[in-house]
Amino acid sequence: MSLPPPRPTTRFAKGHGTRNDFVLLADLEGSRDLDAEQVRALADRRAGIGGDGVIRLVPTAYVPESAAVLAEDPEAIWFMDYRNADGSIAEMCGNGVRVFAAFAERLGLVDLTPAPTATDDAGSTDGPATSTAPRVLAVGTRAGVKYVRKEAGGWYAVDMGPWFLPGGRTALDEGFDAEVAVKGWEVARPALSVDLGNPHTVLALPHEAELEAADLSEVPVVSPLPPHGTNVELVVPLGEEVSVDGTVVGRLRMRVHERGVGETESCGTGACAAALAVRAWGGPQSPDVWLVDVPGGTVRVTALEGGRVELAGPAEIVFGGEIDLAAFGR
Ligand SMILES: N[C@@H](CCC[C@H](N)C(=O)O)C(=O)O
Repeated sequence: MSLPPPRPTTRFAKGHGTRNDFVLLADLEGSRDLDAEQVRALADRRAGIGGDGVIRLVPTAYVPESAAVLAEDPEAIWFMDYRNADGSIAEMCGNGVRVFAAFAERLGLVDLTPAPTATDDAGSTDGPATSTAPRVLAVGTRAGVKYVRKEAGGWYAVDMGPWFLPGGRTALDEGFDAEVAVKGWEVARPALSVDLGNPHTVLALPHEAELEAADLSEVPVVSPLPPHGTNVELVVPLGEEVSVDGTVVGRLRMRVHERGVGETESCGTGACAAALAVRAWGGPQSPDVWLVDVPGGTVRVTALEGGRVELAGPAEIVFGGEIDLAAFGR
């Protein structure tokens, strides 16, 4: 009796960035495109692997977005195909792109170990290090190419590219352009839309107790609602601190309701949107560097020159193996 041929399996990992968690799939041949039902089955916390989203790592050459991505940067040979847990497609994920980089390292596709610097080599008899070139992974996404490097402390820092205000405005001069009401609030409160490639609406609250009490079990009501929905960030500014190197750093606390997911313990693009909104509300003297405390940890957001923003934080791969995708959602 001959056994049936083994079914093709797919290498997967489970990872998270400040407890925003993802199912990661390696699709090195571009043959594992996912439908919404499969994504929901993989992200299911009881019947699947479980996660806030599903990330397919695929060569850029095999995705419909390849022409635009490779025209922006031919080095962006790997693409992050990001899906929310409800099966919807999202343009970008800030925590996800860091975890994507950690997954690419595990797969042996890239080595992001920071290159030694002359300072690291001080005292060595071999002389100063000759290579200080930063090791950077260019990742294609539906919101353009993002650049991930690893910091000496192990965090991943991502140049998230340009951020902007919807409606073609270029300066944060209006303060508010939307209103948000979460479950149980009798009145909506003023908020600001910020676009990080994906849509965000940021609302400031005066007290941490109010942030804790907010009920995010239902989708907040946003008016006007952007055409493709929005992620909603509730924030409490906590003031400024001086870091060890003398940099003035702003701090804020944030909770988030993610489009296509629900409340999550962190959102990287959301942290960027929140920091940029609070920085704008604070006026021209506001710091460029912000620590954003989320239920799952802390990330760092830096407003860069030229209207770009950097996100830095941890990325962890927790476990992995091989799965038969046919067992999920079909
Ligand atoms: N958690 C992500 C954002 C994921 C996409 C988002 N839910 C959307 O639909 O835009 C992050 O870390 O940025």
